[in-house]
Amino acid sequence: MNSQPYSSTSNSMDTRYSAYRFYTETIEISPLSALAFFEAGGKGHNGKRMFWQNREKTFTFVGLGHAHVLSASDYYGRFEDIKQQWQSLCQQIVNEEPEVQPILFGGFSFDPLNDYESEWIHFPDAYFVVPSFQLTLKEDRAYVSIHLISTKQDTFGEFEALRKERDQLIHAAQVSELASYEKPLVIERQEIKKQQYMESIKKVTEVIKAEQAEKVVIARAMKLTFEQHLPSSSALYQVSKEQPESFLFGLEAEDQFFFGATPERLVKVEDQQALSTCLAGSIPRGKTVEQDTELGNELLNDPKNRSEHQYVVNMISQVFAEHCASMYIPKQPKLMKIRDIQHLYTPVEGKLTDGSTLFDLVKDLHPTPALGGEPKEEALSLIRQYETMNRGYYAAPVGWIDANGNGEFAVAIRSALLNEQDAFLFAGGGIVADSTPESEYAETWVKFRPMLRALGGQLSDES
Ligand SMILES: C=C(O[C@@H]1C=C(C(=O)O)C=C[C@H]1O)C(=O)O
Ligand SMILES: [Mg+2]
Repeated sequence: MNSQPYSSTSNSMDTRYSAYRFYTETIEISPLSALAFFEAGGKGHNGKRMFWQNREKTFTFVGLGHAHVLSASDYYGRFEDIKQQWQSLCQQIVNEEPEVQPILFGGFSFDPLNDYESEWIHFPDAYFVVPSFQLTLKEDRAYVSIHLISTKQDTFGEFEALRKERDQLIHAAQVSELASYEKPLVIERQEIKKQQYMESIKKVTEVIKAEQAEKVVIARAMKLTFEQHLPSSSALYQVSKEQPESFLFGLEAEDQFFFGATPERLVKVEDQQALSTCLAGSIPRGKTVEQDTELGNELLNDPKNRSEHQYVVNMISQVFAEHCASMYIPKQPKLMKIRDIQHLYTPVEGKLTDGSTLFDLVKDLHPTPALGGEPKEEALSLIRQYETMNRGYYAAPVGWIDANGNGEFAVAIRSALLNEQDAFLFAGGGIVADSTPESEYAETWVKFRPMLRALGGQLSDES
């Protein structure tokens, strides 16, 4: 696809989709459970399902089947490539639907230049899907859209078949009982390369003291093995129940499923209004209200955590300044309290200039110093050198964009890759000059907790 002559000319029209037609049809239905719709799609669309719910729970999206898949093989240009392909595809939309726009859902890998051996076999560096069936829940209204993207002249029969299947999916989601989701049984829990992780923190701290970088985020992985294969819908159910105050996301790629419950927004764009989140600096929740407040105050006043946070504020402000006509960013961080952890949190908002789009922001923001470091390129190269794994989509942008250019991307942390009977969990932290291996190791345990709680890998003495 990328060898086509027009793919690299950024300002001219991308003609890769000029032979296609993008048919779409939306109906409004009575509200139903998004998870039930996801599950109903398991029969015909296993390995091709998507799930998204925003933090406020005002917007939920489920995608079933692949009407079209976008990928990009150019490492450096992948954001721009996906942006152009989507714009070009949207120009082929035959009939506009005012209520609900077609959605493109997917994600990017954290770092295409990381060549560490990896479990992420079915997740390319960019993987975006227009689903065949799109469930959209907005506030308390529900819509199902069908999308068909084709070069054929006659698509009448195909579209009719999709309508029939749509009605069956809606029916199944409305009447069939949700499977009874039991907590999976974990038979083995393995901390992957713990010792190397501890050493990498020591080395990276030395590198920072030698002023080769200011902040570098280092992560590690944990592997859970279940007694049985864990279905995607069950994994999603567990995580939605345990982490209500987060973005919920899930993306299937053949027999692998990447999912999570992240508190961190990378960027949202709605009618040229852009929102981002600086989230860095962490401390556990307290057992009592008093202890919780005390810990929160400690975090707000801790120089190490404040410096971790400030790198993120500076970088996101800079990116927003480049893309926005006006912007607002509070001077002091607040606390974001979620079930297992509290973070320093600074929201950022701005009004985009006419030429700037959601994908431009994703490209320039990823990775923020909350997941990469400062300076960006030095941090990425230190991560490649010292981190003992390949992040795949962990800590990377996952989200959606619609045909009007509105959408939202989260930073895919507090996440796991499900691979049949195994799940790989990921957690990291911002290393600065005064980090210690022991305290960073302890911080990763707090960040693993949401997933361990959901998937049942928590040992009883740790809860
Ligand atoms: C790296 C993670 O989280 C990030 C690192 C944080 C920190 O070091 O304090 C806090 C929030 C996230 O931006 C993770 O959850 O794996
Ligand atoms: Mg930290």
